[in-house]
Amino acid sequence: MADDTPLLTLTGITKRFGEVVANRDVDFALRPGEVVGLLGENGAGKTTLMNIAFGLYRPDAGTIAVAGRPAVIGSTADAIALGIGMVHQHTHVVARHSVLENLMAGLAGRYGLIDHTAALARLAEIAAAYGLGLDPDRLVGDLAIGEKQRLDIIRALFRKARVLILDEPTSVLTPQETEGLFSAIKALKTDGVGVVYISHKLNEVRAITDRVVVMRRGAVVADAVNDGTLTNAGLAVLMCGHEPERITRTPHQTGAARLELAGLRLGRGTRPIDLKVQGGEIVGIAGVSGNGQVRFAEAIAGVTSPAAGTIRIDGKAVNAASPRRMQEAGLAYIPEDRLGAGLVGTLPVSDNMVLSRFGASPFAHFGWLDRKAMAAFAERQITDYDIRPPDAKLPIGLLSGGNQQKAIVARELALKPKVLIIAQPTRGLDVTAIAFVHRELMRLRAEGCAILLISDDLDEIFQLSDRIAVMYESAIVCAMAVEQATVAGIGLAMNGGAVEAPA
Ligand SMILES: Nc1ncnc2c1ncn2[C@@H]1O[C@H](COP(=O)(O)OP(=O)(O)OP(=O)(O)O)[C@@H](O)[C@H]1O
Repeated sequence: MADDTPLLTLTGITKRFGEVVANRDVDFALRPGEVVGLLGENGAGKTTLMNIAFGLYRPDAGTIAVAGRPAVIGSTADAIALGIGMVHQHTHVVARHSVLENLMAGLAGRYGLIDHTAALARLAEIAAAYGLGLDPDRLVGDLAIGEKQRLDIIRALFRKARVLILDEPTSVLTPQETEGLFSAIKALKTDGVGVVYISHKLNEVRAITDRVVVMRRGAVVADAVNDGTLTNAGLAVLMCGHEPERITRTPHQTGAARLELAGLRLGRGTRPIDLKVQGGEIVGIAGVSGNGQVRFAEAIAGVTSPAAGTIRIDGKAVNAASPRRMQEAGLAYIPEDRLGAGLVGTLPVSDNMVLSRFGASPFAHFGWLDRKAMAAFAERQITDYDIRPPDAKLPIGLLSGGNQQKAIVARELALKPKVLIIAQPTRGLDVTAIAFVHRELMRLRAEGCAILLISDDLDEIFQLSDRIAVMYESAIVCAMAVEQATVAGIGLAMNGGAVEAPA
């Protein structure tokens, strides 16, 4: 490419939120056809920096240039007009629209009814060029999460983005979808599009980027060409100052069955699930996402009712239960959707810390909330779990993903559960936070808790589980001790092969 003028140049960007300096005098440039990995611990300021480039925030100081020309980006509309597109971790789409309506929304002037054919042609062009296809007539509400993300990318390209910002794009994708995304990124590169790739998955970052920029506490601390010499350990040191700690499982004696599922059917016509988890045991549920894992967790946690079957905790049946009753029976549940089912983003950290015990002792007396007790409890949890920033009054939705996860782990573990259901515990977390969550799980295991670990991350399943069960089409198709399991065998079962009887 002859013209190497950066597509996007950020110079001296500073952004404060109250006391927190989210970005500190940051310089950042993205050239045509370049994929830049943006790395850093949870809360390092990556999303804030890109939100500034996308017009969601105005910087307190600093300047922006697009294709070498000074630009003022006061809104996302400005950013889009300047050829900048951003795909967030959580997609916001109108469920009742079709794919095509969704793409055309807001473009009425140019792509009104008359341009329907032109829009279809553009969609076909994007599919052909980048392998990013979607049926234009499908309802957005019917799309799987990976397809919704693809729609977001297509929407950015539809609006002729030259800069594409992807915020943790693979956290919701299957391995196959990730491969598809990588091919699309490679095709975009050859077309001269620049890609900013925010991720905690270091293997992926090393595989797909040309350069990495590392942020720490709001500032850029490294800017390195990805020349094949970068290592995960080296990147972790740049991000957090030390090598990541890998928490490992040491074999130990397990106790009696604490969680027993007998004949549990997640829906009519699905096969029954029989599974026991003993005290001090971690059973990892492996599976390609979308195979009923969420319904499985919700059925056990009392969020939804299973179509049939019995759930026992410490030998006692707790059927037809609500989340509150399951909690009273000794079950804690940490769902994968932190800001949906787990936390209320607009409420302060202190309220979220007692959410499931709101209005109950020791946080209320005779129906009156004891705000002091709630605040004291939250302060203690913030200190013990190093939740940053340490401000119990802050709405929890403003915390970074890793700190939200720490908060929910802190809250649920305070209940000293007999049984823990935890789904995708380290999705979107940095290496330090991952080690933290894994250490907490090992501590609970040592204390005799029965743990059901649902994760799309096979490495994590193998690292922590005493036994591995595979979920496929809403049923457990095999279960075995980790010592007997192989990645290839589990992978096969995840795709519907080699079905064995549940252990
Ligand atoms: N709107 C806001 N109001 C107050 N504080 C905020 C806001 N947005 C972000 N922050 C704070 O700014 C800091 C940087 O957050 P940011 O989301 O940019 O980090 P990140 O590197 O993207 O983290 P993660 O990897 O967890 O997504 C954090 O301390 C966060 O709590």
